[in-house]
Amino acid sequence: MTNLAPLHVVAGVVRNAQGDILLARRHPTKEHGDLWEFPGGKREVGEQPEETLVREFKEEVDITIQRAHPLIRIRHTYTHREVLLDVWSVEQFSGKAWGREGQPIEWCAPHLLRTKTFPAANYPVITAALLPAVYLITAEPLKRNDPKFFYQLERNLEQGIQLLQFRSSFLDAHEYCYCAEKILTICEPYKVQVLAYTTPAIALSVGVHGVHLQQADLLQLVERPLKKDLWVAASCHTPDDIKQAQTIDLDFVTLSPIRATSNALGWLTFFTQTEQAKIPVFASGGLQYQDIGFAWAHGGQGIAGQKKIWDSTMHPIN
Ligand SMILES: Nc1nc2c([nH]c(=O)n2[C@H]2C[C@H](O)[C@@H](COP(=O)(O)OP(=O)(O)OP(=O)(O)O)O2)c(=O)[nH]1
Ligand SMILES: [Mg+2]
Repeated sequence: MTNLAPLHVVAGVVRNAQGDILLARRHPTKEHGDLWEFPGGKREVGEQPEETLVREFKEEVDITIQRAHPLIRIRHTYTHREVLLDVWSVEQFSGKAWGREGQPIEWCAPHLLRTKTFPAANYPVITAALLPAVYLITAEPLKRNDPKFFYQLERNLEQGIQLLQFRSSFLDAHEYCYCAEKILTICEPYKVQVLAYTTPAIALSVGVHGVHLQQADLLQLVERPLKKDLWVAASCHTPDDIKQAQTIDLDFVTLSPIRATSNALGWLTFFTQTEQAKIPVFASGGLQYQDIGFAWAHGGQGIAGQKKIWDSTMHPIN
């Protein structure tokens, strides 16, 4: 290893109308030959990352990118060089993709992404590509059949929420499970994924899509509590929490509080921590939809929102 600055590589996640993601296969003679990648390449001197993205997509796959936002930045040390893989999510593009350098390309269904072999730096990027920008944390149901709760749940689903954390501190374990099963039934037709804010064992018994750990539980664990086919996320408040989440191989975390309290971290601290992180980080704590752009600009996956998002009638998702 030399002390060179990391090689800044900009790549993009592009989806077609079906939601499939564009992949290219690296030329066999290049480093990481024959592996799949997100199209992109090295930033040239004087370029802004977005300019690199636009240039590389035109050069490699003949697509014109019109709008994109930052998705995740991963620093990874390969044997010969450290790479900063700066990945963007493309919101709008024109043109029909083809491999202009003779490389095979493929539109890959999201659920098949994990079956492909990528360079090692890409694994958290795949997680980021599978996660939406808004992670909705439910309000507290007052009882297991709280009609207002279920009414508001459906409003949120109709507006395009894709990832939900069912949080309740009132309900006992039995009522929590009853309520979680009902939420799952309601979410199913919307293909929304539900994480339970409870123990991994209860999450497994209810059949949700994953578990969201409290900070205290995260710190107790010595290994990932569920297999890779379920999400495992955690609430973090410090850089050490995030390190622990990475050590036990969690998928993503929330970092809070960003706003609204006397001990708020603020966006600059959030940025410092996302720059160190090796998994996607949602900003959380006092945030609303208008904060998504701040989260992206500071290295976040998006926002994890509770009350202000749950009660909102304004959903600028998609
Ligand atoms: N484009 C891209 N590069 C990746 C990904 N993952 C990953 O580790 N890399 C690494 C591999 C390479 O070391 C580096 C990108 O180099 P590259 O060979 O694509 O660069 P380039 O397009 O500018 O190619 P060239 O002009 O040197 O031929 O980043 C990915 O998903 N997409
Ligand atoms: Mg390239």
